[in-house]
Amino acid sequence: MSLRSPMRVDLGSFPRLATFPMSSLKTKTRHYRLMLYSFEHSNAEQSVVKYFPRILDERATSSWFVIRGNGSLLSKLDTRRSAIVVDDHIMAIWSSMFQHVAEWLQQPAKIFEGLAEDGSGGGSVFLRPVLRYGQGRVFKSIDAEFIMLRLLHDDVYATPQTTGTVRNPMIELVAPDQLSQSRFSQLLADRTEITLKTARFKLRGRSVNGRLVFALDQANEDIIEGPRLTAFSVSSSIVSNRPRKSVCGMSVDSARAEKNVITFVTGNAKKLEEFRAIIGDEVKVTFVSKKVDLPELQGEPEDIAKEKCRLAAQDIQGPVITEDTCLCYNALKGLPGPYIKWFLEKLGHDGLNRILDGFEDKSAYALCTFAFCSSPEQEPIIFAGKTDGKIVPARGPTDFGWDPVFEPDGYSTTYAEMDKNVKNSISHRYRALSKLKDYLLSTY
Ligand SMILES: O=P(O)(O)OP(=O)(O)OP(=O)(O)OC[C@H]1O[C@@H](n2cnc3c(O)ncnc32)[C@H](O)[C@@H]1O
Ligand SMILES: [Mg+2]
Repeated sequence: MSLRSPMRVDLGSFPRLATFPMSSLKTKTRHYRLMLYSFEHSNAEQSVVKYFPRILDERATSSWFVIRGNGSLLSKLDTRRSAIVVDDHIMAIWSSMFQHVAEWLQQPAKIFEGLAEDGSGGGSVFLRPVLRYGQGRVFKSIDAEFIMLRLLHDDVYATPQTTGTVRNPMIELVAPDQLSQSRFSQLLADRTEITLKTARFKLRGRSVNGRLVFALDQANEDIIEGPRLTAFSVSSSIVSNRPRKSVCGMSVDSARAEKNVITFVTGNAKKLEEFRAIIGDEVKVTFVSKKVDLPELQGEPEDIAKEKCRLAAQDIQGPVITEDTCLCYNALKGLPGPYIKWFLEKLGHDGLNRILDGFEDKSAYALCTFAFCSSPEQEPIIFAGKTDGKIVPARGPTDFGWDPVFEPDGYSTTYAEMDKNVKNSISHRYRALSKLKDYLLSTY
């Protein structure tokens, strides 16, 4: 499809910093995240300190900030005032500086709506504008002067009925006044598929493996060489990725982007479903999943989990999460434990009960062990969670493992009978994943 309302970006004046009491703005949801960061070769801290002195708390040492908001917040981002929200707290405001940002924040919404309205599009969309600016003077170098703004949008319009690939979304760029059209054209054309249309450039993303990519970063760096540049140039990447599978191809910060992708290696769709429900969207990481047949060693749960994770990291050659689930009978000193999968397969729910026929003690615990490995060279880190309960004759839907025979303490329903949200608030997986989530939040 082609977008009816292409994004248009104008060049503008240099921003001024201002403050503003933001009590009227509230962030309710996290549909939009605006991330600020500097280029790899620039000094992010310096940039932040220089341009955003109001963010001078410990978070200033992080080069990532997040704007979160929903439609109502966005609509208040008018040309005179814009908010920066850092970790749910409004930390700084820009005035005229962000008239462009405000435009950006509203324009993408239109685009996303366009996508959502169109049956062929939709899904999670990743959009990345890049803002660069100078103080009405010539940049001596591009180092430390630039701040990139990334608008990352996900989930809002990921309506379940939309499937397929977004076709040919369009972005219009307006050339900086100071650059000749031909130079601008050349810079862009070198690297992208562009249809030049008088003073503007229509960029068409190609659908490659279900993804659409616009990558103009390098071109923009060249543009910065232009004389007296008060440039506001934009690069965007749009990806249709439902289910969310990857971030789009990006040149300048590919390393950074990769850092934010973690593969959850599992062959179990139900695990994945619970994983996504529990982890939510706070962690600034794109989780992708991959089914890899990994050998599972015998031994103690922690050793099995670590080894599985090591193998997964080698396979993926990047950050991975693996998970192992045990069902441990106290009467059997923790068995079947990690071997529950095979017991369940061979004996069924009934057999899982009958193993305990000769025992008074029907108590058991579900144990979940997440392992995280940031690279094949790293030692996996373990996050375990345990929920006590007892083994009962099967009750409830049978679509997930041994759920029907496990009744957690304090409940009269089995895992299978429970509302999913309830299970996900008390389960072994929830307890382990909460720890992993805290870890990821502090790391990414
Ligand atoms: O690819 P991996 O992640 O290893 O997936 P798996 O299905 O092989 O999972 P495990 O090796 O951890 O084996 C655990 C067994 O317990 C089952 N299981 C895991 N989590 C469960 C849960 O929350 N409720 C019920 N059964 C569960 C699962 O279906 C397996 O039969
Ligand atoms: Mg397994």
